[in-house]
Amino acid sequence: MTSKPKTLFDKLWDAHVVTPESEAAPAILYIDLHLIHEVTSPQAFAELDARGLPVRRPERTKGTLDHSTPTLPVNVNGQRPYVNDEARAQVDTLRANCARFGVELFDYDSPQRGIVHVMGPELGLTQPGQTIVCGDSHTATHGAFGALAFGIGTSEVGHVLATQCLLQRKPKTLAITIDGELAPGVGAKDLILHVIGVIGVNGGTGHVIEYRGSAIRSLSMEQRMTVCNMSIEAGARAGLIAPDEVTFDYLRGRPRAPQGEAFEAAVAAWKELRSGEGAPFDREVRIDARDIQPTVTWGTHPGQVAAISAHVPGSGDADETKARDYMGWDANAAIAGRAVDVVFVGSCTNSRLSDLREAASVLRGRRVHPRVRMLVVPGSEQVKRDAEREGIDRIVRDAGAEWREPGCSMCIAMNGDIVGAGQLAVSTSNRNFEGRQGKGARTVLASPATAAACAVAGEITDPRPYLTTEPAPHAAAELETA
Ligand SMILES: CC(C)[C@H](C(=O)O)[C@@H](O)C(=O)O
Ligand code: SF4
Repeated sequence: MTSKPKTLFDKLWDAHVVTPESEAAPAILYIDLHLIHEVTSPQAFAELDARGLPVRRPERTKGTLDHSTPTLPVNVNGQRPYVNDEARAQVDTLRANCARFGVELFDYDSPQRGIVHVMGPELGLTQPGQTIVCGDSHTATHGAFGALAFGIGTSEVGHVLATQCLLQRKPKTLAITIDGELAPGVGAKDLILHVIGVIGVNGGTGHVIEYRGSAIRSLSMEQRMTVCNMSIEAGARAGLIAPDEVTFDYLRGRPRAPQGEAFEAAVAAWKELRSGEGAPFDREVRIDARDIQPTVTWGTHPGQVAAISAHVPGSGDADETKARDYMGWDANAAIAGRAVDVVFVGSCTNSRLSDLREAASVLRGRRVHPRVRMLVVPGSEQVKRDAEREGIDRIVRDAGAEWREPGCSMCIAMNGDIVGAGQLAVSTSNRNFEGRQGKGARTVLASPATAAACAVAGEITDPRPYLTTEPAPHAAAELETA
């Protein structure tokens, strides 16, 4: 008797159900890896304290400091320049909680500290077949490895700390198949912005998205993480990509991945983690990679996107009018050519080594436009070290941009790295909500190449000419004498 083929999601779900869902109650799911950071963990630990409970599986819980951490180095007095007492208190509280409850914390003195969604994969903590949760909406990033990974609320963080389990209603499945080759100069960020533009900010609501097709297969792990990271911006519960040789090669030799024979045994099991031929999805969407241009957002949510060569919509739709007004666009305005004040390269979407290389390839031998302030913030200590080994920090500084310490930084502006009211920022992060990068700040989401090109041009511009041409000779000469 042949059984019905299962989707990757179903395989992951079925392998972790402790008690199935009923009409009266959600399913109980076992959680393999619980990541915590300083913003969404204090109340959860306080809840444990109030009930006198220990952390059920401290060895499956890992902490990092990322949201409230300064990206300027320790000052001359040996102090971290926290933006305020609240930020300092969040960090100190997580430290105290991890020490008391026996949870490993990647603290400032760790060579591996980083944005939670950069650090987990980099260490090999993130592995195919796992369930991964974190009190953070961009936990979907880890789905790039074929792990069922999603964000949870603070009270759920408490449940997982106490029980290593989570109550969940079973989501539906959405297959997004992207076939064809991406054009030169078009990358993973353009792809996911385009996808969200097609399906809408609520297009994934209630679903787990599986990204498939030849365009997805040809992406590196870092690019796949960029894609899965933004699943939440389409409303999806999680994003998934089936693991393959690219995944296994990425994980081989990572410090927290299985080693030696255990790794080969794990790979054999991981190879089963794919949707069976003909497995039924609740919905399917097909996208042709050849339709994707360098893409940016023009509005105030990540579904308000357009090709960089296009125009802002001119419709009288209430949401669009409000977004246009906030962003300071005229109806039907050309997107390219708008003056830029700030450029941010960083965040869990685009702060990995390949992202910084992409930005550096544009900045090399060029200078940031005098009206622009540009920040480049590596996603982790590891990314920072790797980038510095290649001289990316020099390229960034020589171009007149700021090279910072790892953290979330201007993505959410909790640490003092903010965009001023009314300023326009081109940002490689994932959310362009009103005020996200500072009160009254305006955000245009873009790829690292686009962001860097906008920094040089001082206005929104297509990155492709910068990727294919050398800097003008005078620009290079100016740098040598600088
Ligand atoms: C602070 C945290 C809870 C939040 C999230 O859940 O995503 C943040 O990381 C974000 O990107 O908005
Ligand atoms: S980098 Fe931005 S999106 Fe990612 S976890 Fe930090 S604040 Fe959230």
